[in-house]
Amino acid sequence: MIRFEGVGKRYPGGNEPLRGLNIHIERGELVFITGASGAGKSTLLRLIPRLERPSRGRVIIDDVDLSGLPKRRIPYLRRRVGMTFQDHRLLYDRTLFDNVALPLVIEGRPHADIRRRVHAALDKVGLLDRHQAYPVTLSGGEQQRIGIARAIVSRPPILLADEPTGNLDPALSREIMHLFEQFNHVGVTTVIASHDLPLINALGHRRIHLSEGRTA
Ligand SMILES: Nc1ncnc2c1ncn2[C@@H]1O[C@H](COP(=O)(O)OP(=O)(O)OP(=O)(O)O)[C@@H](O)[C@H]1O
Repeated sequence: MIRFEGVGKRYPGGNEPLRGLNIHIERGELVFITGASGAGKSTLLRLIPRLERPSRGRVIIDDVDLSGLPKRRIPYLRRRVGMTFQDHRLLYDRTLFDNVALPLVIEGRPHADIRRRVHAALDKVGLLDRHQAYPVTLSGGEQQRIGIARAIVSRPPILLADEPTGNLDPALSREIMHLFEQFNHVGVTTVIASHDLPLINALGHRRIHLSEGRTA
């Protein structure tokens, strides 16, 4: 489902976090991406919805080589790939409902459909009763949950998470990881970049370790 073939990424200025990466993630897997700070974990994730493009090699999603993807097909790709960020990237002047609704509003979905799906997504992350609240009233863990609700509201088959437990204590981190496991159990291919080795070890899923631009 997600395939990297000889992928290199060199940023303008000379940083070259990825140097010939070969990865295959099957449909329905849950995989952790590990590696030191700066090893290229975020870069790897950002290549999947084509937020970045590789400098060489091929990224293939669902048998489609993204290097040949016409611009007009990128919105379709991004609807199939939900992503969460360590800094949540919420809109702080909008309610939780509006934050989660955003991808569906951009898609132009009918109002009733948006309402139903947003309520379902908020329910899954346990924050339905707060739908009219603003992000500033939430804890870090709750903000991460809203980011997750926004990532899954379009029911994407692929879910990516960049350091989802970065600022959370161990108990909240476990809860967030269990949430990802629940989405994975219903078939969502899930890729999580994380530093949290004790938790990753405890959960026991496949791990891809990045070192010097390759899998170690
Ligand atoms: N847009 C960019 N322009 C230039 N260099 C970048 C850019 N994005 C990332 N880098 C550099 O590429 C390297 C890999 O960064 P990346 O964020 O992918 O690593 P990471 O493994 O996710 O790190 P962390 O665990 O600290 O989040 C770093 O040296 C970083 O400074």
